[in-house]
Amino acid sequence: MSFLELKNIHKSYYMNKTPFPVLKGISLKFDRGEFVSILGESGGGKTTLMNIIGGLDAQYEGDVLLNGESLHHASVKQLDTFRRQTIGFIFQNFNLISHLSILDNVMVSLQMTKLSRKEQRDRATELLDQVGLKEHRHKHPNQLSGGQKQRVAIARALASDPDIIIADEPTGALDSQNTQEILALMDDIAASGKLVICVTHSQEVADHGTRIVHMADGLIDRDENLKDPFPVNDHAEMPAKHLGFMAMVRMALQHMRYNLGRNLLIIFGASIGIFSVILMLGLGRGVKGYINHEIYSQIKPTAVQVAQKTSSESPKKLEMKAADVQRLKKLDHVKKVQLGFYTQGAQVQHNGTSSTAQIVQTVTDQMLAKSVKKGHTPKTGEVMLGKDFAKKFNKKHPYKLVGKTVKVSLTAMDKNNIPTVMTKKLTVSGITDGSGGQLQTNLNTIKQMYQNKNLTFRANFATVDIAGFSHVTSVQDKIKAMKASNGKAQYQLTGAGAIVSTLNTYIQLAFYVLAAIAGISLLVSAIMIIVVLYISVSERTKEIGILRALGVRRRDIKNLFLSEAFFLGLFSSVLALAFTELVAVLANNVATKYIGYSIIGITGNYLIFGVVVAIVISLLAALAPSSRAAKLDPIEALAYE
Ligand SMILES: Nc1ncnc2c1ncn2[C@@H]1O[C@H](COP(=O)(O)OP(=O)(O)OP(=O)(O)O)[C@@H](O)[C@H]1O
Repeated sequence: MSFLELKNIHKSYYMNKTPFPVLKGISLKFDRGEFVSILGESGGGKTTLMNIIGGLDAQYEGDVLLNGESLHHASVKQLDTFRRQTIGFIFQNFNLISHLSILDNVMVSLQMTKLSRKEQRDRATELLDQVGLKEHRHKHPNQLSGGQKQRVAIARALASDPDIIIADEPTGALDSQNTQEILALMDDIAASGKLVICVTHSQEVADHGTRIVHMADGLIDRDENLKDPFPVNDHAEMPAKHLGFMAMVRMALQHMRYNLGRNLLIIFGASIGIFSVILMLGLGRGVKGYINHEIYSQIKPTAVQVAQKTSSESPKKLEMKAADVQRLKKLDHVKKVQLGFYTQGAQVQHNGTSSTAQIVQTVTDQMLAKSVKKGHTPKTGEVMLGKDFAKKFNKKHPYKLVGKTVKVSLTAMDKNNIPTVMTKKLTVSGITDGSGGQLQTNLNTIKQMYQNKNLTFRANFATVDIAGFSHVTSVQDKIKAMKASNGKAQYQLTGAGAIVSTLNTYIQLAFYVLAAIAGISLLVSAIMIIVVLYISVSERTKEIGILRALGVRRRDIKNLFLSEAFFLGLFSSVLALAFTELVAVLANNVATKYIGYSIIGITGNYLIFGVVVAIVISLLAALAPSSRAAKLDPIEALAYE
């Protein structure tokens, strides 16, 4: 039984469904130790035959038997293994991978063996030593002469110790000196017991081998033995495996490094998209936090003000009664309910100066003790003024008003709807900061003012104290849901606290919109990655062909491109995080200086979100280009110029 046997091989190419027969019934037997030259006129089908023997082409009729086993029905995967394990290719135009060093070019084949990384490196170095290029191993292919490149290709073809070496015009691009050297190397290969099949036009090359097969018109017209084949000693096969994960990652990184400038630009472009999304989210959170901070530094967040829900101005309709207090008290998590009163326009007189306080309000639990800058909150017969309002009476020293007496006049309607002025002398108990409003007094004081004029006093809001900040929203919702006897909502929330949640919703919404707009730049980044990867696939068509010829599986080709995309995404997000942190630190420094608050609130979650989004988008963008790369036909890819 011959080592390799071709049985009646027929092959046609089809142009518009018209067959052009190229191989018309080739039957040949080969054995290890032979150095067979295939001669024939140009276009005679020699390369076509080599592609079939080498497992690159499975579209033929007839059979190729290796050790008696047919290749014809082998799956794509089995052919990959066949090329990896049994075949070593040497091409006329060398087909080295330009972005890999000489050593790494040889290593590609070795990475598909079960040798350890160190053993692979040692073997690659040893092979390069054998072809006289050990000193050049760290160079790239473009730094070598043609003869040197072909010697690298030979080292690569031998790397996985295959039984068959297929050389297509290996000396076609070389001068006679280099031709002699390459032929000597190929002699050595055959002498080591391998089968060398060499396609050539050169009689000189053909005469070098042990046998010449001549093709004409798609058939073998001469088969001549020149010498005995070299003796064959049995040797253990080097066990093969597919390209390892780490090898693939390394290859992806090597390619990225080779195209560093371009990749840095893409990474920079993509990072801008991610940066803007994270920044918008952080800014949204920061602004919301700042506004809440501002509001809650002036009012107590756990106290909400409740009023009757009515559009009427009538004090009777607006009145909050003891029954309302009881109803509100019954709600879960409500600690205390206090009636309160507010009105507009109080005339205040002191030492001959008169001024109007726009809002008059009874002191409630919603006021923070720290807003009292001087003195204390008003008891019966006392009043507390806002600092700015107090300045109307003592511009330079508003605090000096504490302890002084002021005359406060309020107007209310009597039973007949006639305005009645109620005036009372009150002692200034304290001065508040700007947030304390203009004039605050005590509920009893106001009641007394009404009673003095025989008018009915009606409280018009209630302050509900809630046990714990976490219950605020739920209690607020329950209050809003309480119904009057007519089925309509009974109460509304008033005061600053009421607007906080609405405001928060709007802020959140606004920043989601901004983040979505920033997302558009992310989309642009994704499109950019798609375009770049498509270009990369086109540029690397030949490399893909070489890798496939070396036995790299389709899946690994796909993963190679996906790995590059993964790293593009990862590096973009890392850069984006660095930008975000930088901008956040700078902006927060400035903001803290001017408004005492960090305006960009970036959380760990936003950062993780940024990284995940960047990687997912890059991988999605890479799906189509990487599938295209994986589907390339290895023969077409190799022929790509
Ligand atoms: N993919 C293809 N589609 C159509 N025709 C093809 C294809 N590849 C090769 N051919 C044709 O098949 C014939 C044999 O080509 P092949 O490359 O096998 O010849 P060759 O003997 O190796 O030629 P050369 O010595 O010039 O390299 C040629 O006529 C060529 O034009």
